Amino acid sequence: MIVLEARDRVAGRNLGGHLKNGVAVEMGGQWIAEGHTEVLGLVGELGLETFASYDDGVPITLFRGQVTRATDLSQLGLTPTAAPEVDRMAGLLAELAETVSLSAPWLTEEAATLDATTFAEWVRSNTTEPEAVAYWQALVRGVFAAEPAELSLLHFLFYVKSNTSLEVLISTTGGAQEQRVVGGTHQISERLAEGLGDVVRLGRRVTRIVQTDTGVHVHADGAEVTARRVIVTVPPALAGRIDYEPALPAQRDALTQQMPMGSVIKTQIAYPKPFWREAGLNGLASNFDDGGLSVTLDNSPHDGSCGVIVGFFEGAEARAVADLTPEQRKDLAIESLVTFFGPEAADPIDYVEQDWMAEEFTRGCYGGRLGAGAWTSFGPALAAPVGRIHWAGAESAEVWNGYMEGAVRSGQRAAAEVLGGLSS
Ligand SMILES: Cc1cc2nc3c(=O)[nH]c(=O)nc-3n(C[C@H](O)[C@H](O)[C@H](O)COP(=O)(O)OP(=O)(O)OC[C@H]3O[C@@H](n4cnc5c(N)ncnc54)[C@H](O)[C@@H]3O)c2cc1C
Repeated sequence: MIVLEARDRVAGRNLGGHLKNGVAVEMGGQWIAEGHTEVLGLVGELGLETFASYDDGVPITLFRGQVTRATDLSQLGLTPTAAPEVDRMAGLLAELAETVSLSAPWLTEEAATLDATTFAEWVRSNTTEPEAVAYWQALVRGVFAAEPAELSLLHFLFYVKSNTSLEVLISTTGGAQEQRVVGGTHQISERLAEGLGDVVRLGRRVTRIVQTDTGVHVHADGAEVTARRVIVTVPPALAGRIDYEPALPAQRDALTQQMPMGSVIKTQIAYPKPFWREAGLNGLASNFDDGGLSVTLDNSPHDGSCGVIVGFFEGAEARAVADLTPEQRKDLAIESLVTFFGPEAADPIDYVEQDWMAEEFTRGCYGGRLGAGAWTSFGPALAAPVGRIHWAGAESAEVWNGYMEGAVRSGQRAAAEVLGGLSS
């Protein structure tokens, strides 16, 4: 086996970083849920440790310029009119999500209707309450780094079911943001790569894959590899930039043109201490308005040596601020934090950011999504092998799609396909 990696590092979307004071901060994927059993298994095997994300206190929301402090965790600071409306809609979505086939979403009962509808259309036809509309917009930005019109209802429902439930997706304790790895998740890939030795070849961008009757030739920058099978582990948007001979079947080729990546600039803003905790806040701020950071969480290190807020520019806002300078984005991020947490937020000791849209070998995150009509037209090509080419990566996972856990499980699935193919 040979691993060809385009970058001069491993870990892909799980990039590690540091503040000036030496504290490790995750610039890419970071949180692990209790159900992420394969990732947790690797963490243990590789001698890494996890710790609980900070989650004491209550969250806040910003809606029409007004900051509201939640009275309890479940309502996120929604007003008495909006809270039951959001609950009602969440119930409808949970019922619909139950109907989705994870192994073949295009075969879901009512797939054609669910896929023809954008999530924005579904929201519009299910409520007229402005705060509820704003809530769902904020949720889609936070989960998909996209706008509600940019994904189909079927994709939303598939993702909810794949990741257990809406509640799991948005929760810290008991949810997808529950745990972190001491020192950062990139160490999982680094330690795996160390164990593999010179099997992992860095700086080898794959440009062309040629299949013959007997094998497959993989052309990369500075390397050419002949193998019996190949697993392509990049998201469809990147897989479509590789040349194939013979050309990919039409449905697979079209899929790579239909699954854009989300839009995110991730920021980490550090303070001498996590001052928001003293005010009874858990650091979760959800922005229901347009402009500025769309969501923040407490991302302080486990040793409590300083306070860190992680904040995300997401969806349309990420694309809008991508043209600004880092200094201008820093000002915007701080402005958001002052609005959320008060004047103490005005004087951070450090600011670091990562624009994932500008990364040649990622081109956006958190992952790829499917817009209206795409699951039913192109979905069958997402994971189906093409001759000797197998597809893996978080986007191709049935369970925990979009997450590190989904990436690992998709790798196991593709490896089993290859082993099956080699022995037949
Ligand atoms: C800001 C951010 C926050 C996130 N938060 C979380 C989180 O909290 N929890 C979670 O579980 N997940 C999170 N994710 C998602 C998680 O990082 C991904 O699901 C996971 O890393 C996907 O792994 P992958 O192997 O499928 O793809 P990738 O990590 O993208 O790996 C693909 C690899 O292929 C390489 N490559 C690209 N093109 C080529 C080429 N032509 N030739 C050779 N190599 C190539 C890339 O350099 C990369 O190393 C987040 C992602 C980001 C960016």
